[in-house]
Amino acid sequence: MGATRLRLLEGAPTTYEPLLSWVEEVAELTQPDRIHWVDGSEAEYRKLTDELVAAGTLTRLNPDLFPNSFAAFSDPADVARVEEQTFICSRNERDAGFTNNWMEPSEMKTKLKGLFSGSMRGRTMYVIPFVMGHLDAEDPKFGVEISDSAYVVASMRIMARIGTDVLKKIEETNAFFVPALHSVGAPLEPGQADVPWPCNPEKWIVHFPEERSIWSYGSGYGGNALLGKKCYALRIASVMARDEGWLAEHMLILKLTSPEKKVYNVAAAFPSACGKTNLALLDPTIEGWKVETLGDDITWMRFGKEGELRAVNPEAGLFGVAPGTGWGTNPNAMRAIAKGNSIFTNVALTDDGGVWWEGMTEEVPEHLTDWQGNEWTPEAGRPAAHPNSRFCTPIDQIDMLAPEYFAPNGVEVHAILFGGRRKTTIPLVTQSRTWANGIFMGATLSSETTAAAAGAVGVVRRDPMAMLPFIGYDAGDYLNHWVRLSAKGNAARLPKIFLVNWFRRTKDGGFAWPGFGDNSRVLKWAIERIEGAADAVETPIGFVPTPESLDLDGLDMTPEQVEEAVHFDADEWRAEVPGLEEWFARFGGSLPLSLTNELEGLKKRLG
Ligand SMILES: Nc1nc2c(ncn2[C@@H]2O[C@H](COP(=O)(O)OP(=O)(O)OP(=O)(O)O)[C@@H](O)[C@H]2O)c(=O)[nH]1
Ligand SMILES: O=C([O-])CC(=O)C(=O)O
Ligand SMILES: [Mn+2]
Repeated sequence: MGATRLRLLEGAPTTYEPLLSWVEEVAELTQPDRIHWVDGSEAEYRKLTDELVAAGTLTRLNPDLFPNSFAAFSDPADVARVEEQTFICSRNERDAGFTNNWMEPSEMKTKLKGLFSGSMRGRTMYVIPFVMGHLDAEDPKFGVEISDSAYVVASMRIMARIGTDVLKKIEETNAFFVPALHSVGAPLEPGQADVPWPCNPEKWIVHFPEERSIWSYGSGYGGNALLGKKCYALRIASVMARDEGWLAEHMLILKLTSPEKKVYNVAAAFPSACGKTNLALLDPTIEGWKVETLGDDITWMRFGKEGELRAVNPEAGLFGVAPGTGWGTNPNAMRAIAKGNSIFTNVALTDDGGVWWEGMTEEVPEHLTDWQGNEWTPEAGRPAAHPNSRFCTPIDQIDMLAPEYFAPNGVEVHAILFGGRRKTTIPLVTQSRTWANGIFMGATLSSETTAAAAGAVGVVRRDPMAMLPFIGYDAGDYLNHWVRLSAKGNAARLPKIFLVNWFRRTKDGGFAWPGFGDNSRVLKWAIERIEGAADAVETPIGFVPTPESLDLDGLDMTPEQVEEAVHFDADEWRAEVPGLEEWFARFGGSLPLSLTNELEGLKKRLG
């Protein structure tokens, strides 16, 4: 270590110069009181969580109910991703595209340096080496997050592989790592008391795609602060994927085994809070079909040696939406959570030291402490848990985890579903006519906004491949990348593409389809379509099921009710076309020609 090295770096567990000099630079800028190099051990986790309990950030749950588990309550103004304050600072504005906020990189750096200057005063600066995907992958994707939040360290330990082994491998292989800098933006002056959830009203979630770096300021929450997740594994990784010839997608991935013991892996892209975790942990309601989980939020895909599309889940944990996750709807998630080792954020507390949220149990507790610390009874007239409250749980606690989750080369993908939350228009399931038509379905995906991002809820917006807030470059270039890359795959082995909608409503306003475990009936239909076994009606948008072609065994629905879920409505689709045209117009010249052709074809077929 050089003689001029900052005193704070004494005892650093590494001699890796690129890392040391970055850590030093950040320490000089942010002026923390001390530096802690995260080793990822259990002892360290115990110490950190003890400290967080003492600080009031975490509440230890009753170990008889949830062993080694904690609840955190955020600042009420720091409860979701902040898309308005999320930036892609490519050198040229054109490369950020119309779906991203952009600022000139050096201007942004100047602004951020001002904000980060002294931002860790009075705090510990944690250095978290992490890898997204497997440590023994052919080309492991490393990152180092620097954060002044111990809650972030504890959560990152659940969500990614972190610590000493990762650091060693970075050094040994002279590896590139994504520098991911995070500060809650709440320095402490000498003698100043801390608050349980420090954050700053001003928030900036910034990505420099050419440099492959991340700067996140002001928030301690989820996708804003756990930088391995959306910031790296989607926004920065999508840029790496463009340059290196693969795909970084907002998809779950599940392994489906038929009664004949044939295996099909299904990937599915749904926007935030639209059912990925639930589908990934699905308990089939049909005989003989088995689902195992591979991933619930992010899927990295590349073509294998035979031109087959292969997928891995780069994450190590679940950061799942709590409300709606219950023993009735998602018992597999509940079993994983019940094993403990979890951090809950913005859920309600039961009087016996457990957690509760809307939809967890059918019976509503008579008394709770709500996510803001207030007394709560069923008469309160407000939810007890925040709508975007989350459970953070190690993925290997899922009993139904597929063994292939641990395979560095992943699994072959046989089907891709695109889905959104639409009250009308989009049938339960539609098989695309062709691969290009399937990409069109993804490119025009639409969904009502949810509580997963700050802002209005329930507004329909286009969300290409469920990646609208996560594409790290120009959205037209992104769609072109899909088109060009897939042309390199083995055409016969390309996955079949389907559009799904679990959220269609009946005239009475209820869900037209029971969803959850019964979505296995849709998976079965999709597989039978691939095998040429199930019937379908050809419509202008693709193939939809005949009511008889869906396995409805044991389902309490009349044929009319099924029809309401699966039917194609020409009038609704004609009304959809202007929105599609408007959407495509926003791409300017960067939209792939094949997609323009798809829209023209659809218009012709609709008449
Ligand atoms: N009606 C209905 N609701 C569903 C279904 N699947 C999921 N949901 C609800 O949708 C909400 C979000 O579901 P998740 O599975 O957590 O969504 P996600 O896509 O994993 O969300 P992120 O983690 O934010 O990306 C929860 O409240 C679920 O209960 C379904 O099939 N039908
Ligand atoms: O990123 C987050 O905060 C949570 C999440 O998974 C999403 O919004 O899709
Ligand atoms: Mn999820």
